[in-house]
Amino acid sequence: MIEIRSLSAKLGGAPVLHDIDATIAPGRVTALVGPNGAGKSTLLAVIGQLLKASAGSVTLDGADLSDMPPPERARRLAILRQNTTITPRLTVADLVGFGRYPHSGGRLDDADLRIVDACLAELDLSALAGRHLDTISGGQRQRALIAMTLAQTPRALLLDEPLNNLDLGHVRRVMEVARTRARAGVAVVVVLHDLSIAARFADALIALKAGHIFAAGPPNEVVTGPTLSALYDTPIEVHEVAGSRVVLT
Ligand SMILES: Nc1ncnc2c1ncn2[C@@H]1O[C@H](COP(=O)(O)OP(=O)(O)OP(=O)(O)O)[C@@H](O)[C@H]1O
Repeated sequence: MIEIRSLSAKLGGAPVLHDIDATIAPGRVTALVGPNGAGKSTLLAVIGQLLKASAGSVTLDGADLSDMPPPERARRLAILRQNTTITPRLTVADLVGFGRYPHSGGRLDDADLRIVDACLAELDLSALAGRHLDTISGGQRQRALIAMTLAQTPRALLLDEPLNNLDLGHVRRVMEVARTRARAGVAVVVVLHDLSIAARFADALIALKAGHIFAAGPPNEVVTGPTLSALYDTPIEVHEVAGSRVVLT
């Protein structure tokens, strides 16, 4: 469980997150949504200790993440950032193998290799395992980065816009993998812009606006026309189609 208490953060000296309180339960996929500049990436970065909070705390399973030695933190928490730069001469399998580094210290044993293979298969990358990263497509690279975070076998999985560049089939696959990890007891947080996908695959949403929590709750409470129209300052309709909420702008 991730517990965020009275959390504030600044970027370039300017306040970006204001007094955030949230609990992210294991077993569920939590979607972090909201307009551009709302603070979603900043919140993930603060949870992942890539950015220091100016006030407040973040704990994972009761342990303060800011006090945790980085190697231990890397065994417990994995984060996929937006616009990650990677060395192009790595193979897909090498990259995913890096996810095991906090556990293996760089020497992958048979158990590590089995995890790498399973993560490659989950992201439909087995056939590309030996390919260099500069010889695959943008969406395939994005899937390789996601597979690397899965290979970390974390207790908390933070994915910042993981669906960028993905086709519809792989959007579904990534969200189903997120759900499978959550059901296995991982606290999963996914930054999403597609509210229909969030409504369909997430168990809970946290909506940020201008660095504050604007709304939080299950899809049937947050994914509504009035809430989303106020969140994005634009008229938004929500319709129920085949049991799913579909968001129309
Ligand atoms: N390096 C920086 N220095 C100062 N301000 C920054 C910096 N990076 C981002 N910001 C500002 O911090 C705020 C939050 O940005 P953040 O990237 O967390 O938003 P976001 O909700 O993830 O947006 P998006 O949907 O566009 O990815 C924005 O107002 C942004 O302009």
